[in-house]
Amino acid sequence: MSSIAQQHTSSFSVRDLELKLKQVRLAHPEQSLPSPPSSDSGSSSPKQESEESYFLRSLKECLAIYEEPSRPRSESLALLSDEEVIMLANNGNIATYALEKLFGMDQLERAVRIRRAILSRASTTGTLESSSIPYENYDYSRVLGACCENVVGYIPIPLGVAGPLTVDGKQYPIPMATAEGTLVASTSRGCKALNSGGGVSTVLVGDGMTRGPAIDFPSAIQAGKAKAWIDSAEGHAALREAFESTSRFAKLKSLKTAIAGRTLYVRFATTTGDAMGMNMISKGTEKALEAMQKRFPEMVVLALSGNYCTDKKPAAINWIEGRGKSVVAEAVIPGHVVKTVLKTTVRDLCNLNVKKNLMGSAMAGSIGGFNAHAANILTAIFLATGQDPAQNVESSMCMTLMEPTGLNGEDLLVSVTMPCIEVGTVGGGTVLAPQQGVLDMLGVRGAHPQQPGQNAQTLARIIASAVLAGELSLLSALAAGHLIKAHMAHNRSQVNTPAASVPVTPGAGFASRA
Ligand SMILES: CC(C)(COP(=O)([O-])OP(=O)([O-])OC[C@H]1O[C@@H](n2cnc3c(N)ncnc32)[C@H](O)[C@@H]1OP(=O)([O-])[O-])[C@@H](O)C(=O)NCCC(=O)NCCSC(=O)C[C@@](C)(O)CC(=O)[O-]
Ligand SMILES: NC(=O)C1=CN([C@@H]2O[C@H](COP(=O)(O)OP(=O)(O)OC[C@H]3O[C@@H](n4cnc5c(N)ncnc54)[C@H](OP(=O)(O)O)[C@@H]3O)[C@@H](O)[C@H]2O)C=CC1
Repeated sequence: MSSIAQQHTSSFSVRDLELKLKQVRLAHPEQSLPSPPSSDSGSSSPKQESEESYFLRSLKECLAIYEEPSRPRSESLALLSDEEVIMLANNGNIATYALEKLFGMDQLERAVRIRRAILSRASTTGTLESSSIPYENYDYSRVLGACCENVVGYIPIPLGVAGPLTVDGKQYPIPMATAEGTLVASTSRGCKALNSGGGVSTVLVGDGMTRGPAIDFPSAIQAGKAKAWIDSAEGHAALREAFESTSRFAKLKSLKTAIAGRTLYVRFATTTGDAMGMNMISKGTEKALEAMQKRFPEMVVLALSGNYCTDKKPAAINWIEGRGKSVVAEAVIPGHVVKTVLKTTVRDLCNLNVKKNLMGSAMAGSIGGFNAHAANILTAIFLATGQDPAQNVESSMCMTLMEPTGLNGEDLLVSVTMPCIEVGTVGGGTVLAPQQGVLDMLGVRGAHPQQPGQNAQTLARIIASAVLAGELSLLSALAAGHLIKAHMAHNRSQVNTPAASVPVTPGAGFASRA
């Protein structure tokens, strides 16, 4: 037996051996294998070593099979048992993260199973192998090279549906993936109130994804010359030509320049069809900078992203200029519906909106946070529809406005203004089958056949409208003092709150949980 195999077996318990035998049986059901020693035979005995060596080929033999030059690696790996592949990985012959690439498309689930085993055995904490994290029956071909590396399974999140909600005259279910009980109920109540007033009207006031590289020049004078060139018609045209050569859909809209010392920042803004567009715009920006470099050989591109974009971070530039889709959603709710469905009054709602969403957020020094919980609704829809969840940072920026309208001001005029909804129906997590199922529910999956960009824009309009529903319902619950009652009913698990989570009062043992 090789030294590696000996190293392995010397620390095996009988339980390990039983587990291994089970795995080998699963990998080779056609072979008849011996039973492991019984669990009462003690641990780490010489007998175990001989049993182990009986069903595991030696490292040398496995390497010879794996490295056989006349066969593709995927075929060689198919000849090895899971345990033998694990042995090769543990010996450093196979990178654990490269398993899918080596196994090939028809053994993707096996790659995930083996990775779980390798990581479990290396772990000093929990084990993945026997964990409740699911991994079977998932289409890993859509993940590979697109959505995730070093995959060990997937995390299911409950998916609820609020609504339907009437948006621009059409009814949509509102899909929400969330673990916060009350969100779907609350949004549904908002939808009911909105529908009774005829639904939501939306206006798309901007569409442009942005990327803002940082470029150094030897002096501020040289940086200034480059800025002037970009701002000129000639410079703009040269950058546009280079940029647009990289994509059929990304079209350059504007270039905003700014200087700090000798560093130049350029904010490229482009339409990106039905894609959210960050890969597309980054690819185009790189090409445009290559063209610029030819004219300004002294310039140094410090980073394709110089945070002047600004992606996945709070920033006033997004709030002011917009990023992705900029949408306003508006509705009128009859006063009697405010009373019967929302259990409050137009006056109380308007007053609370000013004092909380506008003044309270101003007191807190907020940028773009003039709302109650836009992030709740937006993030739940992002997760359900395969959006990049980190972009909820800027996408959730929102100002909620309420004022009395109609005869004697008895009805409510309500709107949300959301300048940065960054969504796509093509690319990123939208390629995954369950997320595509959700996009299908909304009728916006993939590329719009006639007008590229329209599917993504419709999704942004739906999201803003759903945020409007969420804002109405939470504000109403707060105005009526119903918040905690609702969360105790919908948002506190009766099953899993462990007794051990009872807080300890210093010096007094466990506090009682009355
Ligand atoms: C991709 C790398 C790591 C390659 O980097 P590399 O140096 O070419 O990789 P390598 O092949 O030399 O391998 C080095 C190590 O990387 C790891 N590694 C390498 N490949 C894999 C793999 N397939 N699966 C798992 N791990 C991998 C692995 O640890 C490996 O070590 P080893 O184990 O081989 O000794 C590198 O180019 C990189 O880190 N790029 C940055 C990508 C990134 O961080 N993207 C974030 C998304 S961008 C965004 O969302 C926000 C943004 C950008 O807009 C924010 C802003 O404005 O700044
Ligand atoms: N690179 C980065 O810095 C960042 C990347 N990301 C990640 O980027 C990914 C999303 O990038 P994104 O550019 O949206 O998607 P993709 O990288 O998937 O690009 C979209 C692709 O779809 C093609 N396409 C086909 N039909 C259409 C259509 N109707 N509209 C638009 N494109 C179409 C495009 O064609 P064509 O080739 O002609 O353009 C392009 O090849 C996400 O995974 C996200 O997490 C997030 C933040 C930053």
